[in-house]
Amino acid sequence: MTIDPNQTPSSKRSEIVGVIKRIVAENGRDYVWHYTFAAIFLLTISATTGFLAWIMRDIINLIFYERRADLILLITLSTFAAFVIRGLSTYGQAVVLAKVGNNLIARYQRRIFDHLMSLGMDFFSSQRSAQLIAQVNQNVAGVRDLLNILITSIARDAVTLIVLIGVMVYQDPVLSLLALLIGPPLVFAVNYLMRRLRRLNRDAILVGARLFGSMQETVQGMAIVKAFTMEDQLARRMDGLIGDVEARSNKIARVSERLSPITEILGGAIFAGIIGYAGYRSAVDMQPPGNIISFIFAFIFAYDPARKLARTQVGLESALVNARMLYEILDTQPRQEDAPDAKAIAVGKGEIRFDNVSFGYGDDIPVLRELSFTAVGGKTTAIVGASGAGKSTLIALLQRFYDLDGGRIVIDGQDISGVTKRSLRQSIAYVSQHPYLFEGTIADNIRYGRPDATDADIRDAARQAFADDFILDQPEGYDTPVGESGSTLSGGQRQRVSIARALVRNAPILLLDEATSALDNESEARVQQALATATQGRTTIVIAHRLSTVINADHIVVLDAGRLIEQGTHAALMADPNGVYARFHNLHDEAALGLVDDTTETAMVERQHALPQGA
Ligand SMILES: Nc1ncnc2c1ncn2[C@@H]1O[C@H](COP(=O)(O)OP(=O)(O)OP(=O)(O)O)[C@@H](O)[C@H]1O
Repeated sequence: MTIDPNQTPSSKRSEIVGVIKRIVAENGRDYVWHYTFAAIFLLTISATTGFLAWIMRDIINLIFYERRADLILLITLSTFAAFVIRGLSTYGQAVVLAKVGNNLIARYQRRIFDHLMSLGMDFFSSQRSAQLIAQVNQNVAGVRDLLNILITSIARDAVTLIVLIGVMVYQDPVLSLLALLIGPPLVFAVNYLMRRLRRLNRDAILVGARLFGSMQETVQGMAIVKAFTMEDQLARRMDGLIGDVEARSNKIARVSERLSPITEILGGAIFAGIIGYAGYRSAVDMQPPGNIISFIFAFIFAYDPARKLARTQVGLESALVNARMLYEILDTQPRQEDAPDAKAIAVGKGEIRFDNVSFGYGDDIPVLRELSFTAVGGKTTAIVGASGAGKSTLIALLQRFYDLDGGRIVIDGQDISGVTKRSLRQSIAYVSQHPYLFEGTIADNIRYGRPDATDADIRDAARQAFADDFILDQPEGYDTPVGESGSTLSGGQRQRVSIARALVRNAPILLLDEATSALDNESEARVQQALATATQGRTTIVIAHRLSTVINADHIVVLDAGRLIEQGTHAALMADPNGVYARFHNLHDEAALGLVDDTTETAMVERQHALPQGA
């Protein structure tokens, strides 16, 4: 949704009303009593303010002009009482509104988190995570502000203003007419400022989120920043972003703060007019000063709510932009919804069949083209192919992270698009190339594989993953907290914890993305041992980066630019000397099959020399 700066005020207003109606419809009922109490407190503030302006006439006329000693006690006590009631009501409304506001924030945070969990990978691949989070944080506060601004501006400022105008009209109708001249130019000025602020606010939120997102990404990648001495480059980039945010904030301040001089000047002009006219009435017509003083007090008291009401629209404007951005996320529909008649998948042997599968991330470039192969139940199928051939995409499609453009993926005769995503993913254990560990202890991280796993199950899985020994060596054993993304463990240890997580899941299908990163020999050997245990008796699809994995696999699928070009066992593939697999093997060009990290400069130079022309 984009904001059209040329929107007419009436369409703008109907949109404000639409968003507010939605927020109230979704939350109002639960807060009726809170808002009722807040409104009572706010109305009390209005009433006591009106009373204080009104009593000025009696203070001046009865006490000072008519010198009524009998009324001094009554008037002073009631004035004091009005201040006490106003103070307590101000406290009451602030506490109630803060409580509701904090609860609203918590409620939207939960909602947005649950919703983010339901969105597909396509949503997350199109967003920068740190920016998304920064933006969500800011927008959630906007929803709270929207309701608080409305309740305070209607129940306190608008009512106070009406009460005070009542006092002014009662004390002096002619002067009131003069004072109300401030209205039309103020409305005109506010509308003009709103038009300017509309786009500024949305852009500022986006740029602010980019800044905080970049800061977070930099902190997360600090090791790379330092290793590549990127500090100066990043500081320059950050400097540009910070300068942009600062300039935009200044611009918003310049535009929105224009309201202050406008209200001051208009208010001052009217005030000077009132003093002149009132002075003339007092000096020439000999009117007692009580009414005029009461009127002036009402005018001064009215000035504050009038100014706040004018500001309300400025505040509403930015809170509204926040609320709309939040609803844009909440209204994003998950793409890979379960079919209405979807059933839980039943996996027996675990045979996986890719049947003419085509897929592309965008509309233009196909990543997998008419891919067909069968991964036999209980056996290991290795996928090989150069970088970008589509190996990780294949694994993602099997977990239904994306919908296919054509063809089917079938597990034990069931098309995965017709079963529930949850049951599908529960039948799969996935070990990623870059094991991701979450905040919590080592045991917590293994238990994510199966929430109801007992401590004994976890220990068992860790033993099978050859992780038990090093876990017990940690300061608190299984209860040792892992650093951010597992940074307190070595690469090989992290991999073994993630293998234990997959093992404890005890799923019939295992998807494995072999790590390309070099581990020391001992670590490497242990990870391999752990993987050998993990694959036993399970249908395993492995993105292979090691020759030994490929040779030991029951079946090998060779991909090239999203197409299957060869398949078979190692022996069968090697038997055809003109086959791509055999040719590359004979040329020792494992990089061309994606079996080693082929992105290093040396590997690329070697490939250029080794590859036959046109290969
Ligand atoms: N989220 C994404 N959005 C758009 N394009 C993507 C996305 N992920 C991958 N691609 C593209 O799809 C193609 C296949 O990528 P994929 O990650 O499946 O290859 P791969 O064979 O696993 O490569 P590698 O061995 O380097 O991991 C690449 O051209 C890549 O640029």
